[in-house]
Amino acid sequence: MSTLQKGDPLPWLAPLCAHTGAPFRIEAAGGRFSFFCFPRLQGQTTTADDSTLINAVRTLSAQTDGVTHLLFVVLPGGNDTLNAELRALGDAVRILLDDDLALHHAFGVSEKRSDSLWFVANPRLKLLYAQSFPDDMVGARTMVELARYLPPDLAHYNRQTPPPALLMESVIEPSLCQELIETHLLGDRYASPAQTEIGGQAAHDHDNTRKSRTDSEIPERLRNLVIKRLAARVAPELKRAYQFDMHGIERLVVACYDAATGGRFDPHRDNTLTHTRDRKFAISINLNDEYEGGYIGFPEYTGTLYRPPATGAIAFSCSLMHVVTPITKGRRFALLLFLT
Ligand SMILES: O=C(O)CCC(=O)C(=O)O
Ligand SMILES: [Fe+2]
Repeated sequence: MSTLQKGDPLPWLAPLCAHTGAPFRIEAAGGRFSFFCFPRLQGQTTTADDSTLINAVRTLSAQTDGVTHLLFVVLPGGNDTLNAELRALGDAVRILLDDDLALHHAFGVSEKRSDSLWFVANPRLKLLYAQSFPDDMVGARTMVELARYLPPDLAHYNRQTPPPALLMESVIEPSLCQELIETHLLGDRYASPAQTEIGGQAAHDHDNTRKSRTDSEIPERLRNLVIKRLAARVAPELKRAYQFDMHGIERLVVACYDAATGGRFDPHRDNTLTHTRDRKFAISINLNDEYEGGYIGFPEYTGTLYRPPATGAIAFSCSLMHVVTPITKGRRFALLLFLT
């Protein structure tokens, strides 16, 4: 078993999180620095050296806020007392219960080790640091030192790499934008549900706090006009930039983000669930200009924020983490779809 090294990508697995009782998808740590602690184990048992570990985690958790820095403690199986003590340290620490040892194996960490292993990943989920220590406290102190040197301004961390997104002007005509806005205002609008899955089956998470916007379906006639424009004006751009051939369209809606209701969409990826994995590119066509905020950003890359003009579009890979910043004034209308 070879241990992950500096430069290697984090495995996109989904171990159980002790806080929520649900899987935590490692890819959701993107856009932040993340620390992973595989604590020292006592002999052959799966019980960690509790007091040293808790002190170590407490020491480091003072540096992690859950927003720019996340701390994970990976335990090979449940230990209720320890979990409760670690949970009491707050949201900036997440305990991952690696019952099937999948994460241990992916990191190349033995469950029979007698050292403390620490890994640090950058906002693009690539390892910056991997090191073994004789005990958890020595590891945590080194991490505290290391955290001091991490750049505080995440937005500019990946200075060299702008988001691989494509902006396009004049994708549809102003009159079609207007018609689409009107269908939204006059038609059946619904609170846009967050996608989730339960036991591998598609489900809607209606009490989500990550997204605030309304959506509406569009009539067949407008749908056909849009598809014609996509084929003529967007498909060739995607072919040129990414060698991508458009096959189908999924979820074509008019969305409205309203400042009055806190319109926004927090960081997420579009194709990480079983029923969304065929999505290749996300396309947002902006339909109006009369709003403030509502920028599209990519937390794993430079802090560049995008806002295509009305009739223009942005296209990006569904695997990229992206965010729609809060609308601060007015309403942003956009036509949203995925290409498969
Ligand atoms: O509003 C946008 O432009 C993007 C929306 C989005 O990310 C989504 O619906 O998944
Ligand atoms: Fe999205």
